[in-house]
Amino acid sequence: MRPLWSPSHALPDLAPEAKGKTVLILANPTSGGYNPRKLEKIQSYLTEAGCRVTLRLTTHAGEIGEVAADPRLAVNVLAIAGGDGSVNDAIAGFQTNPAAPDLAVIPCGTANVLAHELGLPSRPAAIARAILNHRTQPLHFGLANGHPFILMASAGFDAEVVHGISLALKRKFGKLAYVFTALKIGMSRESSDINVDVDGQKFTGKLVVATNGRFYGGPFVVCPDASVTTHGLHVLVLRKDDPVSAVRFGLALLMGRVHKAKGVTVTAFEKARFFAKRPVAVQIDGDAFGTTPVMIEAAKDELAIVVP
Ligand SMILES: Nc1ncnc2c1ncn2[C@@H]1O[C@H](COP(=O)(O)OP(=O)(O)OP(=O)(O)O)[C@@H](O)[C@H]1O
Repeated sequence: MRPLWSPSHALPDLAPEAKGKTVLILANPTSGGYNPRKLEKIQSYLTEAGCRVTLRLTTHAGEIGEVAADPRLAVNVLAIAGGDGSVNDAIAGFQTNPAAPDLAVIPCGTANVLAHELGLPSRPAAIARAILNHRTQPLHFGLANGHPFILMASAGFDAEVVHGISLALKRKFGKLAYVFTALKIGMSRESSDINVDVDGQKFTGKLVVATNGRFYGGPFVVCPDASVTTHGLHVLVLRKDDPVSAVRFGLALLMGRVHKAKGVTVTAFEKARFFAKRPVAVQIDGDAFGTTPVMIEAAKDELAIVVP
């Protein structure tokens, strides 16, 4: 039977080095946008172009970090098929791997903020083309208590939502699950003052976000000056989180203007400490990360990430 699609002739103008390239596609089958058919297509495109490709599905949380940390991981490209949490796992693993390969991302998560940051394609042919062309950019990241984050580390209401969201709700409703959980938690929470010591300056706010990139929660710009491909972090301090302010900041976020909203300060930094009188929830890259105090700094190292 004739296949419905064929990788042949679909990827012209490839660099000759594409042939013989080794690629491990490591996929998180529990991520929100997991799509086996898409991964098979990418694998076929790459194989057709002469790459040696392995497609492997994780069986447990933490496996991506274990694979990325393994110095015997002898591939040219580790392609993570998952969301930002899965990519975070890979970067954490790379920290202890002296021979880390280049990283590629096949966006399959719920929010895929990194994909927005880097303008990554979502169509299988375009993803395969990027891996074959193998153009990379430096991926800079932050460290929270020494643990890498690619997008942001925050303390306050958004982290409480991340701590409170159930996986079942997230899988059922995707991004809407965050809205439901925020409404539920918002009814009964007690907010705290969070102190920020940032490169010698002091701020106090109700929600503090250290961001490595421009976007937050998907395609929403919170820091137009930031980029994951340049060194350095920015901290947004939101002074209030009462219901009226929360709605005001929420609308500003949707319009990409939160950095200009009244009651918000944005400061570029290298090193900051978030602390509070009582422990406040912290999240990094959309996953729970304990409570304050937390030390945030821009990592000195960088990784190579495949871009279109
Ligand atoms: N086989 C597995 N079983 C359970 N958890 C896994 C498995 N493989 C990976 N994980 C974990 O799932 C977590 C969340 O996955 P991921 O970030 O890919 O998806 P998501 O939550 O839908 O996306 P996003 O981070 O964009 O919201 C990751 O932190 C990872 O450690």
